[in-house]
Parts: sequence; structure tokens; C-alpha cells
Amino acid sequence: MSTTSDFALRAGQYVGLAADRITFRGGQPLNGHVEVRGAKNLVTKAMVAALLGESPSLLRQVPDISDVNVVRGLLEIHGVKIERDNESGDLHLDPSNVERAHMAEINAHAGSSRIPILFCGPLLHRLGEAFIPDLGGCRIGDRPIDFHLEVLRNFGADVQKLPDGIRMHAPRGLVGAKITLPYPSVGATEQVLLTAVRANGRTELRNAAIEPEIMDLINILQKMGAIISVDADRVIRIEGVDRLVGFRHRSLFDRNEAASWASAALVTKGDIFVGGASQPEMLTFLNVFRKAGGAFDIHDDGIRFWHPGGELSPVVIETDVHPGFMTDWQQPLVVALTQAEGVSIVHETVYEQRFGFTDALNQMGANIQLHRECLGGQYCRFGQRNFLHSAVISGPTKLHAADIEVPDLRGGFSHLIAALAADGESVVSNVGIISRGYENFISKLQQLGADFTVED
Ligand SMILES: CC(=O)N[C@H]1[C@@H](OP(=O)(O)OP(=O)(O)OC[C@H]2O[C@@H](n3ccc(=O)[nH]c3=O)[C@H](O)[C@@H]2O)O[C@H](CO)[C@@H](O)[C@@H]1O
Ligand SMILES: C=C(OP(=O)(O)O)C(=O)O
Repeated sequence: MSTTSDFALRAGQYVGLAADRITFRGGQPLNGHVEVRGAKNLVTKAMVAALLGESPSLLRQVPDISDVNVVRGLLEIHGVKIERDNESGDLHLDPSNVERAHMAEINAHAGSSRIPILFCGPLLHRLGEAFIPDLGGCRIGDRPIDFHLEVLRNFGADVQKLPDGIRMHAPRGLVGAKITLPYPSVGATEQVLLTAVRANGRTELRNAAIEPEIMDLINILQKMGAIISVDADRVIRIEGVDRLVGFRHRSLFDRNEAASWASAALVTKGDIFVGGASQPEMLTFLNVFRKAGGAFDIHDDGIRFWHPGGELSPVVIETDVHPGFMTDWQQPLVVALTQAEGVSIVHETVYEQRFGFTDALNQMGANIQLHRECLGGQYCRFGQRNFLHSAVISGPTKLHAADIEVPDLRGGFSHLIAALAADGESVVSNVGIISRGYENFISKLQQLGADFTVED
């Protein structure tokens, strides 16, 4: 097991990379096997949930990604003792000695993640106060936290905005509330869950997000002693309890990483077995993958994805909340769509500015035009607000080498696979961001036969 201090030192930094630039020699198919472990979008929240327990928790399948290290660093500042077995991915969290932390230390560790905002409920329950630093996460739009703050006020928290973060108090404790979210936000739904489980009385949440990662967080909270029911039509009801205990839980797999490797197989005309992936959480992705011309085969221990030969077909996609097409799936798939015979459309309805990554693809020879209009039948909050949130991709276009810079996590993965599909030598810089959500992606690319050099 690694020691606590190893990880404290690494908290807030991107892991696993000696350098931030990779030179790719494209044109080879990616073939082979990669394993995906726990979902970034569940594991980091489960770690926060451990704060609510009176006894230690064990989380399994935790990936070595920088977002996990950021959350680990923050938990350790609050006195949670954490040990990790890197090989198995087991993470032991002991919250017996949670204490107040210095604002300066918290700020120094906030790093690149959006998770600090989810510490509010657990810290208010345990300590009666919380300080939350400015958030990281991908810059793919404004990403306000107004729903979170409103939710916390509904529970009775006193919220004060400071120049470098937010301070909260709940001197009289937190009380269950009736809440309707303006949009089924994943983070705000988690905020309600993590706060309501220990609040006094009942909470009813309407217009909740119901992503698989949220369902798995509910599984964890139930193991801890919470009482939560999920009704039809996005209604979640929580009965607050006086105490929660630690949990033992094997995390849901990372369906976003799995979908990325699936797209990598399609883009490079390869064949990739994604160990650990399972069908139900990827149903919507699999339908689109098949319509675009990709082949897949579901196994007990993973899913095989490959390019079956012949032309790829254009598709029309509208990203949406679950069970719709996940917004984190579109970027790598767009690279494949540059190779489809005809015109594809992607209407991004979750984030207003998530097509920044397409500039680099156009530089490499793709033909992607962005539009402010909603190119789709679905209601979208961005149509009247002047955002380039619809993409028209005309293909097939040959991709050629270029020097490109990673703008964000999923855009970054799409750049890697575009460089691997392009003729010639491409230099991709700022690749460290990719470690936020893709465990050991450099070793995995090596395993799959990619030809590249990491700069020392
Ligand atoms: C760590 C994590 O789990 N990240 C995921 C999570 O992000 P995250 O939880 O940040 O995403 P949300 O579901 O909250 O955001 C969805 C939309 O709601 C808006 N919004 C959200 C909160 C708020 O207070 N006010 C507001 O306006 C956002 O700007 C965005 O337009 O869900 C997203 C949507 O599935 C995924 O892309 C991210 O990978
Ligand atoms: C947008 C993402 O993550 P985050 O919310 O952590 O920035 C993502 O995983 O693609």
C-alpha cells in the first residue's frame, strides 16, 4: 500500500505523466485489450460520501486519476485517513477524526476537480460549517453553481460568497426540504442526496438526474443506512436518519472511458476489447455506435468494439441527460464521424460551449461547421443565447498531422485518437488534463500498439 504522504504530495497534480507533450505517428489501427475501472463520476462522490459515515469505508476499483487524488488530498486535509492498494484499486477511508481545515490549505488542494462543492452537506453535518474553494473541472461553458447554493439554502444553510470561495454555516442543523431543480443537474442531485440523508426529516427532490453514477451513489448511501426511494418521473425521496456507517462497495465502471475506447477503435479502424464495460449503462451509446457502422460484441467481462470494414454512416445525435446520449461521449465519436460518408449532426444540449475541440480537428482536415441554432427537435436552453452548440460534420475527410493543444478532458481524448488516425507526425500538447479521467492512458495506448513518443 502507498502511504498517505505519497498521495498528499501528488494531490492536485496530474498523475502518471513525466511530460505534457506526445508526438504521435498516425495511421496504425489500435488493437488489443484495455481494462476500465471505477467511474470518475462515481468514485469521487463515493469518497465524499465516506465523510458521512461513523466508521471506515472500503471503495473498490478506484482508478489512479488526478481527480481522485484531488479529492483524496481534500479529505486528508479534513483528517480522513486514506490508504490505497494501487494494484487492486481498493481505497480505505477512515473518517473517525474529521476536523476543521485551514482555508489556505483547502485552496491549495482544490486542483482541477469540481468535487469540492459536494463536501458542503457532509461537512455541515459533521462540523456545522464548510469552506468551499473555487472549482476546477473542464471549461466547457459557464458551469454555474447556483442550483447547489439554492439547494443548500433550502436545507437551512447560511451561504456567504467570499473572493476565493464560499463559506457556509448551519448553526441549527439542516432540515429536509421540497426541492425542484430547474434542470436535472447531476451535481445538484448529488448535492441533495449527500445533504438530505442526514438532514432532519424528509426531502423530496423533483426533476432529479438519474444517471447510472447517481444510482450507484444511492446504492452506497443505502449501504450506509440511508432511506432513499427513486420514483418514476425523476422524483427522489429521502428520509433523513440520525447516523450512517461506513460502506463496502465496488464502483460502477467508467462508461465514459469505455465509450472513448470504442470510438478509438472506430477512428483507427481497429479492434479493442474494453474489459469491465457492461451493456445496460451504455445502451444508448451502443445504438449510435451501431448506426454509425461500428460493430460490438457483449461479453460477460467486457465489450469488444471494432471497425468492421466498409464505409461509416453519418448519424444525428442530440446529447441529453440520462437515458439520453451522454455529453461526455460526443467528442471522440465526432472524430469517427469525420470519416463517415455524408453529413452528421450533433446538437449539444447539456453544455453551451463543448465544441472547442473541433478547431483542432478542422486544422487536421476535418470539415466541421458550428452553428448557434438548435439543429435538432429537442428543447434546449441554448438556442436563444448565441452559443455555437450544434455541429455539422461533413465526411469523409482525410485527417493529416498537425500540432494541436488539448483544451479539456474529452476533447483531449478526441485529439489523441485524431492524431493516431492522421497521416504523419502530430504533436499533441497539454495532455496532462487527460489524466483527470483516463487511468494510465499512455500505457493503454502502448498496449494497443499506438506509435508515439512522450517528451521527457
Ligand atoms: C464530476 C462529474 O460527475 N461530472 C459530470 C457531471 O458534471 P456536473 O455535475 O457539473 O454537470 P451538471 O449535470 O450539474 O450540469 C448540467 C448543466 O446544468 C448546468 N448547471 C449545473 C449546476 C448548477 O448549479 N447550475 C447550472 O446551470 C450546467 O452549467 C450544465 O449546463 O455531469 C455532466 C453531465 O452529465 C457530465 O458531463 C460530467 O462529466
Ligand atoms: C466534463 C467532465 O468532467 P468534470 O465535470 O469533472 O469537469 C467530463 O468528465 O467530461
